[in-house]
Amino acid sequence: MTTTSPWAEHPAAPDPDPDLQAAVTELGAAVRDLLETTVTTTVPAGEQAAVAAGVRGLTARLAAATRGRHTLSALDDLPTFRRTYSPVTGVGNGFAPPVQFRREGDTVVGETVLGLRHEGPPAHCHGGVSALLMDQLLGSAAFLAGRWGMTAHLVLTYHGAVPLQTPLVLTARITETSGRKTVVTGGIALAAEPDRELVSGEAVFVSPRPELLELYFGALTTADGSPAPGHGATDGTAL
Ligand SMILES: CCCCCCCC(=O)SCCNC(=O)CCNC(=O)[C@H](O)C(C)(C)COP(=O)(O)OP(=O)(O)OC[C@H]1O[C@@H](n2cnc3c(N)ncnc32)[C@H](O)[C@@H]1OP(=O)(O)O
Repeated sequence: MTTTSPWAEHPAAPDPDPDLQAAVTELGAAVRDLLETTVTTTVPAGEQAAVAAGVRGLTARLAAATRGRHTLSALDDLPTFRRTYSPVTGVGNGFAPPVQFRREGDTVVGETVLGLRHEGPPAHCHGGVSALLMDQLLGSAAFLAGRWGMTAHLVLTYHGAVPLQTPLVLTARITETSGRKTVVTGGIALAAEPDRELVSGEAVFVSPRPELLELYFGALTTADGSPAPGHGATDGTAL
């Protein structure tokens, strides 16, 4: 059984183990609730200390088997950009909102609600978290159009504070492609006021020279130890 890639240009990827996918998604959601609650709880010190001891016990159970940074998770697939632990889109990452991006014509769109674990100024999103979302949004717009590159340049304007616990909409589109380079613009707005951008930005993504690809990703393997296929070719296109 295979999953059809949301990107027409990309090959179908084998479906991941459904039991593992369900368990990782559930663990990610549970940790997301835990993280959010750790920064909002007002229970007494003794109760927080007792919870900390319990959490350390659970962490030790997960630490019984771990992977290193050069090994992809068994759920990941780079050619289709299935990244389970992305800090923006990853269902298995408790810090991630998580946001799912989709293509609508020549635009990429995602909706999300941020929590107090993303707070900068009180009640509002941290500027660095907005930058994190923008990088992923703009990169996804490149990828969903069949392009791929690493962020070489990212410039943002913060027009208005982004409120937490409020539905947001993120949109982006490609403005230029040339050789290995893809230029993308986009922004973050309230879902209730999608035409008034609170953050806007532009990024240049460059698909690295072969020597850099080897330097960065040459040691990368899949979970079973095979050399990992990459995101894309070296001409700016995705696989
Ligand atoms: C769905 C996916 C979402 C993912 C979103 C998140 C993406 C990321 O976080 S990536 C991580 C952060 N980025 C990085 O770590 C990248 C660090 N930088 C690098 O490794 C390199 O500078 C890299 C790979 C970007 C480019 O290196 P290299 O392959 O040597 O490029 P180089 O040969 O100098 O330039 C190629 C072209 O790009 C252009 N270019 C390179 N850097 C820039 C830049 N900063 N601004 C504008 N153009 C640039 C060059 O002018 C050249 O253009 P042309 O072909 O028209 O002459």
